[in-house]
Amino acid sequence: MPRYAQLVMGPAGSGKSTYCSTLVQHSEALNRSVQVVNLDPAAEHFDYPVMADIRELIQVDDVMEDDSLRFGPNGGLVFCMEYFANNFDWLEESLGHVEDDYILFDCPGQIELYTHLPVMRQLVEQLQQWEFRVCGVFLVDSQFMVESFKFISGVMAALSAMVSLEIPQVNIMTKMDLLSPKAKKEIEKYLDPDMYSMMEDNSDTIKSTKFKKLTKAICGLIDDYSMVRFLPFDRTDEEGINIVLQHIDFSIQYGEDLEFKEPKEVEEEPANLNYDEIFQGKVDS
Ligand SMILES: Nc1nc2c(ncn2[C@@H]2O[C@H](COP(=O)(O)OP(=O)(O)OP(=O)(O)O)[C@@H](O)[C@H]2O)c(=O)[nH]1
Ligand SMILES: [Mg+2]
Repeated sequence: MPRYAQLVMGPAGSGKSTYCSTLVQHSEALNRSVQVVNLDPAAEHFDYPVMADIRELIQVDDVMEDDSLRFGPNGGLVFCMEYFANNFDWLEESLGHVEDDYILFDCPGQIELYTHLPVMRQLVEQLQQWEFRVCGVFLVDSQFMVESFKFISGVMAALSAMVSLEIPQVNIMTKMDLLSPKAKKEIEKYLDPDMYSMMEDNSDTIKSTKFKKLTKAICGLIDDYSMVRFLPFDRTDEEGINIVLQHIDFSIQYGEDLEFKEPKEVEEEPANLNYDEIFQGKVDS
């Protein structure tokens, strides 16, 4: 039986940990079991129960305090992730083996992990060897996406994760609840974007012809191959969360191999409940 995983990625502060805890609560309401693994060695706060926590293996503070290493926060994180990649047996032990597992991996926010460092790809390959079907979930803060240039750079970040990991990926715009009604309307055009017209809208602001040509080529590539789409994520909207989950489940074929489980038997009504009597009592009074 396969197991299922979401690799929750995205820039710092984009809402990865909040997404994980929202999904855990949402799944509890659906009577569905979802677990979370914290993969951020610098994490200070999250409010979901963890199945495994990378800080049990290694912590950024310890690496930074080490006199022989002398790393800053970012170098320290890269060191931690490389150490993690060399110690996947820790993860294997922590995960155990339960069939039909559905696990969210809350990843760190350093963007270089998804663009050119090999550790996330090594993790994906390892998970696949353990029979996981893995979906990348790339989060981008919607507040930074309301202008087309920022949007194009968000798309490029999502795209580089997609290209380097080679797994199905669902891209999400988070914090939709913080947008004003006007910005919400505005952002609709970015969810299913027409990159060519987006380019035209801004062509006056680009002075250099070379840069104009490059931007046009990038927009064309994204548009022609329908490479990047975004789903809105508002943590207060249950229906919207369901739609996001359906997209992800579909990409990893979650549910297709599940065995049918008998629904729980409904408890019988108490024997002393006699509707006729109640009704009569009401009519008499
Ligand atoms: N209103 C609102 N705030 C959010 C939402 N998602 C995240 N936040 C807030 O944004 C901040 C960062 O959220 P986190 O979930 O910690 O982001 P992260 O991507 O895990 O951050 P790092 O792990 O530091 O990279 C927190 O103050 C959250 O409360 C959202 O959907 N709506
Ligand atoms: Mg986090």
